Amino acid sequence: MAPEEHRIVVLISGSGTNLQALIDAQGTPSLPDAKIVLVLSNRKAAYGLTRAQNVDPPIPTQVLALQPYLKANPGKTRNDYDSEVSKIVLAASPDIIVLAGWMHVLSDTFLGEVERENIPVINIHPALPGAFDGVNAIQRAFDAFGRGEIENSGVMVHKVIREVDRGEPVLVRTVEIKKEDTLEDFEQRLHQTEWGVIVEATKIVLESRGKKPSA
Ligand SMILES: Nc1nc2c(c(=O)[nH]1)N[C@@H](CN(C=O)c1ccc(C(=O)N[C@@H](CCC(=O)O)C(=O)O)cc1)CN2
Ligand SMILES: NCC(=O)N[C@@H]1O[C@H](COP(=O)([O-])[O-])[C@@H](O)[C@H]1O
Repeated sequence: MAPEEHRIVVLISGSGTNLQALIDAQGTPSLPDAKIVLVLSNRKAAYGLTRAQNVDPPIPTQVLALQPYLKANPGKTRNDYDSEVSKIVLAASPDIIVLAGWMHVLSDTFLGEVERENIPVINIHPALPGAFDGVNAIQRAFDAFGRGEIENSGVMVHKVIREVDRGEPVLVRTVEIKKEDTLEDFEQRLHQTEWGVIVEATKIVLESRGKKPSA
C-alpha cells in the first residue's frame, strides 16, 4: 500500500514562482509522497493564487489580508489576525508549512499555535544566513557587491522563529554575482537557484519527520 502523502500548506504574497516549483515537484522523486493541500495568500492579487487554481485538480486557496481583516474587525489586533491565519492553516492538517514569498512577519501567536501541533514552518529567503535579513535582500546584496563589500550572495531556507530570518538554516546555496551582471541578470540567477532549494529543503524537512504510515 502506498504511504500516505505528506500535506503541505504554502503561504504566499506575490507571483508565486517558488510555489510553482513546489507544484511542479509534488509527487515526483524531487518531492515524493507529498501534495500541496492549501495555498494561503495575504494579498488577493497574488498571482500565486492563479497558479494554484490552474493545477488539475485545483489546489484549494484562501486569502486573508491584514488590513481588510482589521477594518472588518474593529478592536482586533495583528495577533488576532495571526491567530486566524493559524486556524486556517491548521484546518488543512499540514505536515509542513512553507513560507514562499510570504511578506508578513508572524508573531508568537501564530508560531506558538503551530508549534503546539509540532508542525515545522520554513521560509525561503534570497540571501545567505545573517547577510541581508528582511525585505529587499536581492537589491541590497547587489548594491553591496557594487560597493565591493561582498563577492557573492545566495539563498537559504530556514526554520521560522520569532526573529526574522534568524532561524536554523535547513539548506543554503551560494549564488554568484558577476561583475558584468545587471540587477536583472543576478535576480534571475538567484530565483532559479531558489526554485531548486525550496523543493530540496521541503523534502529534507519532511523526510526528517519520517515516512507517514500508510492510510
Ligand atoms: N516570525 C517570522 N516571520 C516571518 C519570517 C521569519 O523569519 N520569522 N520570515 C518572513 C519572510 N521575510 C524574509 O524572509 C520577511 C517578510 C516580510 C518582512 C516585513 O518586514 N514585512 C512587513 C510588511 C511588509 C509588506 O507588507 O510589504 C510586516 O510584516 O509588517 C520581513 C521579512 C516571513 N515571516
Ligand atoms: N524576506 C522574504 C523574501 O524576500 N522572500 C522572497 O520573495 C520572493 C517571492 O517570489 P515568488 O512569489 O515568485 O515565490 C522570493 O525571492 C523569496 O525569496
